[in-house]
Amino acid sequence: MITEDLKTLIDNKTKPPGSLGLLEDLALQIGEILGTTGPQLINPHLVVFAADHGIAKEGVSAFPQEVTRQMVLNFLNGGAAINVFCKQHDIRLQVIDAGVNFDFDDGLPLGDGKIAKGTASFLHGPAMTTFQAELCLLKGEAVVAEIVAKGCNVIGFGEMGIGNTSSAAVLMSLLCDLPLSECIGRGTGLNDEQLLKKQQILEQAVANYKGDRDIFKLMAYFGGFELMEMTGAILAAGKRKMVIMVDGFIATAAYLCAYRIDQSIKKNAVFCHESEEKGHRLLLAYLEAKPLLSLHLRLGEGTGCALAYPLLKSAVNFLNEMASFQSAAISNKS
Ligand SMILES: O=C(O)c1ccc[n+]([C@@H]2O[C@H](COP(=O)([O-])O)[C@@H](O)[C@H]2O)c1
Ligand SMILES: Cc1cc2nc[nH]c2cc1C
Repeated sequence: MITEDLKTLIDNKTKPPGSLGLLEDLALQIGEILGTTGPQLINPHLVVFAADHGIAKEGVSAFPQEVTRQMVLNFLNGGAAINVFCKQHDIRLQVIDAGVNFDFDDGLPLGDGKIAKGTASFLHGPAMTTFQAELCLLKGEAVVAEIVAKGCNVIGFGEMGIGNTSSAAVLMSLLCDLPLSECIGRGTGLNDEQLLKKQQILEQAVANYKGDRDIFKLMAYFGGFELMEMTGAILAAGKRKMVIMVDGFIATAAYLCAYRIDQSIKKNAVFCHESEEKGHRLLLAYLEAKPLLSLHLRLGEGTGCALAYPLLKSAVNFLNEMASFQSAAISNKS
């Protein structure tokens, strides 16, 4: 019903049918998610989950682990790319410590989602216990519940965690049944030799894994605290009928986990940006997702969401503000 009403509304705007292209799909999707022909995007939020990864010590990243905590402090000081873009587009930014290997001072504007000070390396054993993985889902859900209470109906997710392209690549490979080599990329900027080493380490890690392909077991074994909290947050945002903005490679891996748990979230997801990280194009294709932007970013942090947000606003605005053929007295077809 709402779908038909929205389609009629969109088709009656003063334009040739379909001429607003993907913005028309976006307007339809947002109207469907929010259940109205007059949707409004209210109090947009961007949540950055941060955590450290045991696998980082195996030499799979171009940057040292302490960059995770240093970047968290940079977010809190307003100095990161995501701060700039959120400020530009009037999006509230919230940073959650999901498991950074550092004791932050009390009183910082940092959300507490801390599970532990980083995961264990998944080269020889699980990154986290199944209890910790479950706790991640609950913490992610609690973060969203608090934000919903502020009236927010559109939310994006970003992440910070040195080593997390390794987690994301292995999860993608095992969950999508795709060759690991297709899922592994340069992350923060590995050279050819370092990339080969990353591939060897991750292949060894997968060979050492003796469990099955159960989603919860895989998430605990190869996941990260920020990744799994993002999964919990995405699931919660879907249940609460929010518009969910999905960012880069790691965020899409978190979405993949959420999708495996609850396929109905697909209708809520707006894929904002295709990352330059090697596996992302394939992952998006696997998910049959059409990203709004392709700007060669490979940053994470939710930057793709913040940059795409004005497009969501344009979709809603044309739906609400454009004249119809009738109201503008324009002849509709010959
Ligand atoms: O989101 C992406 O597409 C993306 C692609 C490459 C790197 N990153 C960011 O870089 C970090 C992970 O890279 P790495 O090399 O340490 O695995 C982590 O902090 C991510 O936010 C993010
Ligand atoms: C500097 C830096 C900033 C980041 N932001 C997200 N991931 C990142 C990784 C690095 C290395």
